[in-house]
Amino acid sequence: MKSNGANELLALERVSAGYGESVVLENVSLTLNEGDSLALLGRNGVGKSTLLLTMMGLTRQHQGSVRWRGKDITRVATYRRAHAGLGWVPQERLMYPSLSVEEHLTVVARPGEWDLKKIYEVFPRLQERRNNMGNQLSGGEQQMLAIARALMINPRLLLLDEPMEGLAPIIVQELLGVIKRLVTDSGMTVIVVEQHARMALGLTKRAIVLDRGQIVHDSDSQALLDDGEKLDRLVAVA
Ligand SMILES: Nc1ncnc2c1ncn2[C@@H]1O[C@H](COP(=O)(O)OP(=O)(O)OP(=O)(O)O)[C@@H](O)[C@H]1O
Repeated sequence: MKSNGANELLALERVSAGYGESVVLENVSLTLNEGDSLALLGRNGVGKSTLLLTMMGLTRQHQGSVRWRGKDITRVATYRRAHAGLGWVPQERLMYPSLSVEEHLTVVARPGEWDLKKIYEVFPRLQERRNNMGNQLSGGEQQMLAIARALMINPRLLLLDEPMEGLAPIIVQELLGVIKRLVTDSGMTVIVVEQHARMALGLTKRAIVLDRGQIVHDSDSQALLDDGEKLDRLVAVA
């Protein structure tokens, strides 16, 4: 199928994907335009991370197609997707113990508005820790570094996989501020996977909910926030 508009960034069409023979995502179709911010919600194990992994080309795709800026990338390797502008912040953060904070940032740098100066403005803590090694950081600092590293490739789309997981409330507030700034001030296109549904809905314009590998809800984030009963039914949050 053809691209449906000049500002379409990513489109999945009837995608089924999983690991080996097992199929986790079934028949998922989703279009994301430049400047969109999307909360990807759902209970544990419904396939949220698998959907991000599929966008990055890290699952086994059984059916369907993935299009990036009008081109079919279904069979394109992960590193080429990253070069093309897909910035992924995995749940595991993946720091290198033998690289300093600054080295983590400079090794992946690509030209664009995000450079060390801008990163250190947004994450002053990383500037303070710039000579610390990857294994000498708190969980919150690691998460900031993971996001900063993805920004250094100057992505067109940022995929955040549970960025607040396991972090102290004060760090969550700090990170929330940063992500809000990315979305509202920089107009960055983002997908945020988050267990804290209300937090994610407060950050984004649009929300989808997955259940057992399928999209079961797609609406404005505000509309879902306003319908607490429905939200609780869909994601069972407090
Ligand atoms: N590497 C893998 N190999 C095989 N199965 C996997 C792998 N990773 C995830 N799965 C399975 O795929 C399904 C979806 O997992 P996924 O991590 O995408 O869910 P999720 O919605 O992100 O959950 P969570 O919120 O717990 O991270 C689960 O049944 C999980 O066990």
